[in-house]
Amino acid sequence: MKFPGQRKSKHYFPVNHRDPLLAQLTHQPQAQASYVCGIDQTLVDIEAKVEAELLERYGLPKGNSTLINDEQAHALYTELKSNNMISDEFAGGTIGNTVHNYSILADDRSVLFGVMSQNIMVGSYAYRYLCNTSSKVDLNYLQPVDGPIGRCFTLISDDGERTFAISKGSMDKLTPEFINKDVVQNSAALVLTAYLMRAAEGDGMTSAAMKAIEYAKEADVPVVLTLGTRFLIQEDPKWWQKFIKEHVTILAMNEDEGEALTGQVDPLLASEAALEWCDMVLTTAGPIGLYTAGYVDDSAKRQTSHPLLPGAIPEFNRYEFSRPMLKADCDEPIKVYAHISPYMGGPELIRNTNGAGDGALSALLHDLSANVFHKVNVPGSSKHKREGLCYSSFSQICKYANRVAYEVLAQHSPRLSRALPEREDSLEESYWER
Ligand SMILES: Nc1ncnc2c1ncn2[C@@H]1O[C@H](COP(=O)(O)OP(=O)(O)OP(=O)(O)O)[C@@H](O)[C@H]1O
Ligand SMILES: O=c1[nH]cnc2c1ncn2[C@@H]1O[C@H](CO)[C@@H](O)[C@H]1O
Repeated sequence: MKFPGQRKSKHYFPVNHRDPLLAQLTHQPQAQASYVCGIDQTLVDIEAKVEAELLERYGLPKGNSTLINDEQAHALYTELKSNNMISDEFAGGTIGNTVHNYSILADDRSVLFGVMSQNIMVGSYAYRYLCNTSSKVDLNYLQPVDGPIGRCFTLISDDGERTFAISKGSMDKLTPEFINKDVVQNSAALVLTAYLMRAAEGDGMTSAAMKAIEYAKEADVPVVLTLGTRFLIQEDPKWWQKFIKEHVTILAMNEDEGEALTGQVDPLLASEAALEWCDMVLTTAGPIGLYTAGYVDDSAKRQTSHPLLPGAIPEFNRYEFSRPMLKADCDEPIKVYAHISPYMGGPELIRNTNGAGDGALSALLHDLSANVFHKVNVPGSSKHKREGLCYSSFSQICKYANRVAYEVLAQHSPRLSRALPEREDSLEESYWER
């Protein structure tokens, strides 16, 4: 496990110091590993820049992720290919991207549940998927299927907005028997996307996801849900509210999905509303940056030294130096919020923002998993006197998530090909001293 804390900041674990906590860690012959697991619809992204007219012609609402049939997929692919419009074909999938990025950041294992074609030709989509996935993502639990994996036409409009058309292939054929109970129950978190809940009658994906949730809840493993697209949520916000209340520990969404879920346009108010149903929220808001929100026990709250921010909740960041806790672990839970503007104002050139939100979530998962790692290996640490959900404070998680989102934008791919620069060993320095 590479700690988020190779950064020098005082909120991160100072791996370079010979402090007593570290001594406990280094004297152990082999530190016990921690990992996250996720379920996804195995998909390759086929990226192309398109005009609004093409979206209209294929009946694809801008910004949505729409399922298309084989005939439409064939026509769309032929049109994009014959006009030389395809810029990239790369492994995708919201959770595939997230666990891949987690493994790149943590330099450590994650586990992906999903399907994979049992016969793979060199150059096929299945082949590309495997080639474009970090070797630290454990793919040994994938279910072999007799058919192709899915294709996600990622259609980028002039304004950078992405519209997805999904040709599902066999991506939803995952069955509950292929969810390994031990793997789920020993993980630091189970990560899911709302897309898993829209599998058709007869496809096993939704029941596989529900089985994994059941295993995770039995073992108190946090369930992390990312909402995918506002169109899915606005079909039935009440259903999603109930789903989150019953099953979800940490919710990740963007401001549109937050509005669809809660009716609140303001991302801060949407985050606050979602805290009624779960323990922690990560809300990304494009050029506005991102928010984290959650709970801390009144006795463990820590006041920020940053300026207090105005907003729909005045001075909402007052306790942003607190570490997130499960609401149930608090005697007197108080709500805590933090916000950050885009790192360095965002990269100079943003071709599209596809996957930036997934990147932010992978940073949060890294912090959470680092906490589990630290708790298992340094149980005596004062850090674990109170049950914390994450290693770092709300404020620090904001910075890290934001930095990773920037890197996704700067690398022009939802999947990081390299981690953050090693030289940048302090978030503080990289943020403020340039
Ligand atoms: N135009 C932009 N300028 C600067 N930073 C941006 C911009 N768009 C996104 N970001 C950064 O990326 C983060 C996530 O972006 P965004 O809210 O667009 O994610 P998203 O809609 O969930 O994306 P996806 O669903 O494709 O993963 C933001 O919090 C911000 O840090
Ligand atoms: O229906 C879907 N299931 C799983 N992933 C999807 C779906 N639609 C789009 N994406 C994925 O979302 C990522 C960016 O966040 C893209 O890489 C795309 O593959």
